Amino acid sequence: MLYVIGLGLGDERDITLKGLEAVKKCDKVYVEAYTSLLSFGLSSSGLSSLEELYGKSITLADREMVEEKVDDILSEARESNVAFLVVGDPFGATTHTDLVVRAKKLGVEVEVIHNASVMNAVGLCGLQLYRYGETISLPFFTDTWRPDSFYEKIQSNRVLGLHTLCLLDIRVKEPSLESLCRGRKQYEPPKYMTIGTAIEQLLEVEHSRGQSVYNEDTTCVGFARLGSKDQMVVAGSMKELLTVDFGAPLHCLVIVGKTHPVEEEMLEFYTLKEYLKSQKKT
Ligand SMILES: C[S@@+](CC[C@H](N)C(=O)[O-])C[C@H]1O[C@@H](n2cnc3c(N)ncnc32)[C@H](O)[C@@H]1O
Repeated sequence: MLYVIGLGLGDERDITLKGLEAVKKCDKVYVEAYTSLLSFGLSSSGLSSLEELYGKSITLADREMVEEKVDDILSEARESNVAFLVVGDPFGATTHTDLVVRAKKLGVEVEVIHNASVMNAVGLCGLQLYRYGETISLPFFTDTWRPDSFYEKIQSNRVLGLHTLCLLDIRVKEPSLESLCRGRKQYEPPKYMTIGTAIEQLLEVEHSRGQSVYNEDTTCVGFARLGSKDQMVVAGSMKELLTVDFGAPLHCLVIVGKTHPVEEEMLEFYTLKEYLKSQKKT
């Protein structure tokens, strides 16, 4: 049996009871470490706190491993109980549907155990979840690669008055171009996109496409480390959010569409002014 288990957003204690019971039944436990991150990261000390609470030794599964060794994981799951842990909800990232499809095609039994995802945790700011359009992913721009197909998606959402959730790029264990040319893989240090970089890239694209989809006065909400004790939620114009230090990863951003008075009432609690006031008190 392959158990695909959501870990939730904060730390090792966010696993559900059902998820924990399943992990305890498993002979082999993998944790996926490239589409998201728990608050303590997945350094070896982070991993050991998972191992301690779950009472199992855990194998870190990076992108290479999941893409290249998926058949090994699935053949283990055919013979024994295997857990595949995913930060957030297993289906909060598009990647894991593929694992489940392959398992089912190979006749491996699959049980999915859900948990909270960034996709629903953003509800915290008061913008109603059913008033969101297509979610977009913002990749890190490089000197030679500046893809902007997300612009049309934001445009379609805004024409309909819908909010847009922007998920921000995570680069963990990416081989450097130089090392690939030399034929011996060496990895870049991990990189997580900040809200500041996301807004700069969005404004650059608006500047080059020029269709007035949004501008620096467009209201957005920035979220950092949702589900952790030190989570941050700040609402303001793009220009205002550029002045805020959101701290450690992970970050995401919502471009606010047309709002209902109840949504506005809740957003008021998260304005930059309120945030600065709360900072003065601490
Ligand atoms: C592929 S998505 C989320 C996958 C995860 N399985 C889930 O359900 O939450 C990863 C992106 O979501 C955002 N994200 C995930 N967790 C977050 C958190 N705790 N706080 C803020 N943003 C988060 C980041 O932009 C990150 O790059």
